[in-house]
Amino acid sequence: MEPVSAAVSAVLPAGGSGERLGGATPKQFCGLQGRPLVSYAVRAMERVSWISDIIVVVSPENIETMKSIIEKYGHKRVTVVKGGITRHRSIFNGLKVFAENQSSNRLLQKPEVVIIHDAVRPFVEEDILLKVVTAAKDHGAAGAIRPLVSTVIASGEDGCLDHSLERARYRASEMPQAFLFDIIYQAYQQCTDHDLDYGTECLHLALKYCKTNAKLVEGTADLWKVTYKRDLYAAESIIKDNLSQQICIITDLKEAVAQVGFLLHESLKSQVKVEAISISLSKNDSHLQNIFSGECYNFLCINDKEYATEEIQQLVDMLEKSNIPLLYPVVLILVHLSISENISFSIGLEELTKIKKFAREVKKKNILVYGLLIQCKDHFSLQETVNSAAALTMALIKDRNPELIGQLLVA
Ligand SMILES: Nc1ccn([C@@H]2O[C@H](COP(=O)(O)OP(=O)(O)OP(=O)(O)O)[C@@H](O)[C@H]2O)c(=O)n1
Ligand SMILES: O=C(CO)[C@H](O)[C@H](O)COP(=O)(O)O
Repeated sequence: MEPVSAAVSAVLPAGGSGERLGGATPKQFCGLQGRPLVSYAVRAMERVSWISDIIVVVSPENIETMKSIIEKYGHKRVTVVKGGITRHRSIFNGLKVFAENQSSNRLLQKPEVVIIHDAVRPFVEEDILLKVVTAAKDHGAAGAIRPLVSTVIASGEDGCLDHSLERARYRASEMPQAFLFDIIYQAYQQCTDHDLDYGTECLHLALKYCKTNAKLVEGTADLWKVTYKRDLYAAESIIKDNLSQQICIITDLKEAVAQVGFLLHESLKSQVKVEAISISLSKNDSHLQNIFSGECYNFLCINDKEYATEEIQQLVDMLEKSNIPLLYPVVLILVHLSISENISFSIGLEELTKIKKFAREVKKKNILVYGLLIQCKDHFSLQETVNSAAALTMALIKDRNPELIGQLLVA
């Protein structure tokens, strides 16, 4: 697909109260893996280099909250705008910052194409954004659609079925949508109060007021809108699933450690992408730096020392510097290796307390530390223990349970 040749900006309506979801916090501010939902939608726009300005529209009482989210997660190119009492009114307010001088916001450069995307649809990829923007350039308006899950029916005044629609002919209108700015802005300017208060479809406004038939673009299944409580659980599961796709195994150069690293690699590779590196942490390995700049959020650090304080601290420092834990919690599993005839418990209470204390400290940096003991009598029983360690590792990275940090699991 051709790169975008138009100036593009985005408006994210985030001014609702989330009545259907319930609870005191509007859904856009509910935490997913510790970060508010709205931040995921902002991040999805921000990582697209060809989107210039990102307007987030929030209700007046949430302006400060939104500003602190932007500050905390280092979001760039974002302007916060005061919302209205309905979604259409909020979107219209968002569009106005490109067209009218406002007392609280400076006038921003008017884009040729504007994307409108609900702040409560966190999984929007560059590919679909590009498709709707390109289609909007050609057709004036475009929006993502999905097949209907249920048949749409109409009931009569008596509460009985009046008629039903042929499901295959209809589609669910989703987001993102994109418009030539002048078209959608003119449409909003002509809206009646009834449109602004009861309307739910921006594409319809472009058709009604600007005779623009939007191009409909097939979207992906995860464009759905977080509406009910169960959607928050689903979104959290998707995020966890995405975060557990890759793991980096770090070993030092000792033979026994490298062997366990190799066996773990073999055992894990059918379930996740595994990067294995064998290094001396103190050398600030460049390969490790590359992994930090990638999309890896899970690290398994194997050691045969009692408690490798210095090495682990170095790893934590490197992670922190890389900014990886800013947006997602990072899982760091400290594997303690003990292969000896004498199978007596080789870690004392003092060490366990140390790990716990350390884990509590680094949790503040959004790094979840767990301990894992691989202990066996000889190299023959090693494979079985490693398989158990791999299963525990998968459970830890899939679950990312903050309550279990600092615990030592025995493989
Ligand atoms: N006055 C409003 C109402 C809604 N929205 C935003 O429009 C998007 C989609 O709306 P919806 O899912 O209906 O959100 P809520 O209105 O918050 O939910 P509910 O209808 O359950 O109260 C959300 O990002 C929501 O914050 C908005 O900006 N301003
Ligand atoms: O799907 C959409 C676009 O067509 C909107 O997200 C949807 O209409 C929002 O409406 P509501 O606030 O009533 O859920």
